[in-house]
Amino acid sequence: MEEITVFGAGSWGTALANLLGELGHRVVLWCRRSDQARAINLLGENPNYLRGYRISSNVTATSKIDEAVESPKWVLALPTQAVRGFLTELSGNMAPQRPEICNVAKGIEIDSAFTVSEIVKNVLGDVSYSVLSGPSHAEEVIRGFPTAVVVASLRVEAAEMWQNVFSRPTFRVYTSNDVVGVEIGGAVKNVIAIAAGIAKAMELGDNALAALVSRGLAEIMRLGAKMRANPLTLSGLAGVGDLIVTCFSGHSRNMRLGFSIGMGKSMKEASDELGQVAEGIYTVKALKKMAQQVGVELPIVEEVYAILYEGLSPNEALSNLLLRDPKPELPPAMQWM
Ligand SMILES: NC(=O)c1ccc[n+]([C@@H]2O[C@H](COP(=O)([O-])OP(=O)(O)OC[C@H]3O[C@@H](n4cnc5c(N)ncnc54)[C@H](O)[C@@H]3O)[C@@H](O)[C@H]2O)c1
Ligand SMILES: O=P(O)(O)OC[C@H](O)CO
Repeated sequence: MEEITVFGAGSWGTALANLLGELGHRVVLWCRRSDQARAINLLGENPNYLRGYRISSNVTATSKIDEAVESPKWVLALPTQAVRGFLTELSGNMAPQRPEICNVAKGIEIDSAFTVSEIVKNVLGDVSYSVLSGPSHAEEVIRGFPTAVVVASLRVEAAEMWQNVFSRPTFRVYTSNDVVGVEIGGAVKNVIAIAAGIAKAMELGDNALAALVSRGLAEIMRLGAKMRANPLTLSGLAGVGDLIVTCFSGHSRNMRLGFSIGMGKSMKEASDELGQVAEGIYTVKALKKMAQQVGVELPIVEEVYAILYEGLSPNEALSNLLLRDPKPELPPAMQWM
């Protein structure tokens, strides 16, 4: 059994800490606030997220960073935009023995347009990095519902180590060496899910939703190709799988935020009402920049950006998408049949 710290006691950090604890690992759950850590230890549940679910007694919460950094294995369950600042602060406390890091956040940093692997490398240098992603809502994982995910690392031993650490019959973990593919799939699907929520609120129908999700996948594939992701990764758990669950599940924060916006709420109202992170509202800014930098067309992403940040109405965005020039479904280089 392993000693593991989960940094971030939001819904995903809480569900994963509990999963690891139930597997018999000794888990430290690092909380930003000391009152939250105290409450978790006292009540045996997280009063702020996933309320009502007992957390394994193998999980101890703390807000003390010097206690949290002692574990040799770290799970980063923070919002993407918080990762750089958090690791920068932490780097002063790190032992010379570098931890094994497994990131579970799904997003792209706004200023740098970096994925989380790039942020980690930028701040900590060469550390052993893995990313766990795929269709996995915390609300179902904490209930023990069957879930399958993928953990990717450039080091096969690291991916296999985390596979071993996280696996149980109801939490099936596949390995991969396609870090960028897994990160791009997990990040971009959040923006497409905001669009799906808007489309649901507009009552555009099932055909429109299916078209949106398929063309959203085309955008994920195009960006993935530019970043040298394996297209098969994007048709797997971290791509299509996560796109489906995030666009269609009532648990999805991104879809729900999109729905509220489609119902006429402002982004601030929708975010406040949600009370949790919807990564897509930040990642869309990074993607807008990346689309220009790497020269890739991301029309749905562009329209979501314009709705969230430029005051475009959902109806105008819909017209913009429907009135685009007619074109082949596949780019010319892929029309080999
Ligand atoms: N919730 C899910 O079902 C789920 C599933 C898979 C992946 N994820 C991903 O996991 C990440 C976290 O999501 P979540 O749903 O747990 O979010 P959340 O909103 O439930 O919790 C976020 C946590 O991060 C902490 N935090 C926020 N800013 C911080 C900062 N600057 N420094 C330190 N801590 C900070 C908050 O206090 C909170 O505990 C996101 O990238 C999300 O996309 C979530
Ligand atoms: O609730 P969301 O929209 O943040 O999505 C959570 C997970 O990424 C689903 O796999």
